[in-house]
Amino acid sequence: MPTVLDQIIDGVREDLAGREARLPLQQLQRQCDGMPAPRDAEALLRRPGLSVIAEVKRKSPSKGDLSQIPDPAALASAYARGGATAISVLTEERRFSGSLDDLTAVRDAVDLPVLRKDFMVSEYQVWEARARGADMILLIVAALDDRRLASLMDLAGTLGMTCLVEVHDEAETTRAVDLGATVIGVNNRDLKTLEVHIDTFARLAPLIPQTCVRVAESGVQGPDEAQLYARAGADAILVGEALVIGGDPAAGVRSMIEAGAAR
Ligand SMILES: O=P(O)(O)OC[C@@H](O)[C@@H](O)c1c[nH]c2ccccc12
Repeated sequence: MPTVLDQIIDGVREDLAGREARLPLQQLQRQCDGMPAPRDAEALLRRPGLSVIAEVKRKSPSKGDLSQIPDPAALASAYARGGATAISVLTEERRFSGSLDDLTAVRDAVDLPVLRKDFMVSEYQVWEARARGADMILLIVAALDDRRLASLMDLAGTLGMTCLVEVHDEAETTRAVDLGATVIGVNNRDLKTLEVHIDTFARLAPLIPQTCVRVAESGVQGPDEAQLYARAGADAILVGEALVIGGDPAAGVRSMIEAGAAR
């Protein structure tokens, strides 16, 4: 039985083939020439205190429609006002209703590093991220074998981007660490079943060296979970749903940062 993750990736590959046919890799690479260097997301995430990576998320396979977000740039600006360290933009179209245009809109609206959040399976997507001005990309260990993961990390590094390497269990964490990931995100949601177990971060955090940036992803409903993750050793949290449905995204971000400071 294919998992949800397998199904999502099948769709991603189909959409990717369409884009590759329209814009060949060489042309895409040329778009990156002369672009300003990426912002150093990793350095910002290393600053003291709990960082919030705030996400532009319209929809998800687990929760369905969350928020229409007609103006992603305005949402990102609100996140910035609230003190977010970086903005995550979902660019997957079929299940999350995201787009690369959202990424561009956010990039143009804020000075913060921007994460391209997608299911990255090929180097083309890494170039695409950079051409649209992404400073950081997500790499999901469960979706990649070691060789591919290493080559995508390598390319992103060459292009000056930070990789957020996402894990969900002990074996994936060990793989990420062994491949030299320096920013590791523990997704508390299992992408194969979509279940959230809030204690996943605390279980896996001890396997991540102190020298890495440790990010807790998913399941943050508000300040309580922000504090819980901060106490368990998170340097940053990645939050989508709670901020897009909360009504006041700036205040939402602020309250999570404050809760993290009270660890
Ligand atoms: O909306 P939440 O529960 O705050 O979760 C945000 C983020 O962690 C989640 O969107 C996410 C984490 N890893 C992913 C990988 C692909 C798509 C989405 C994700």
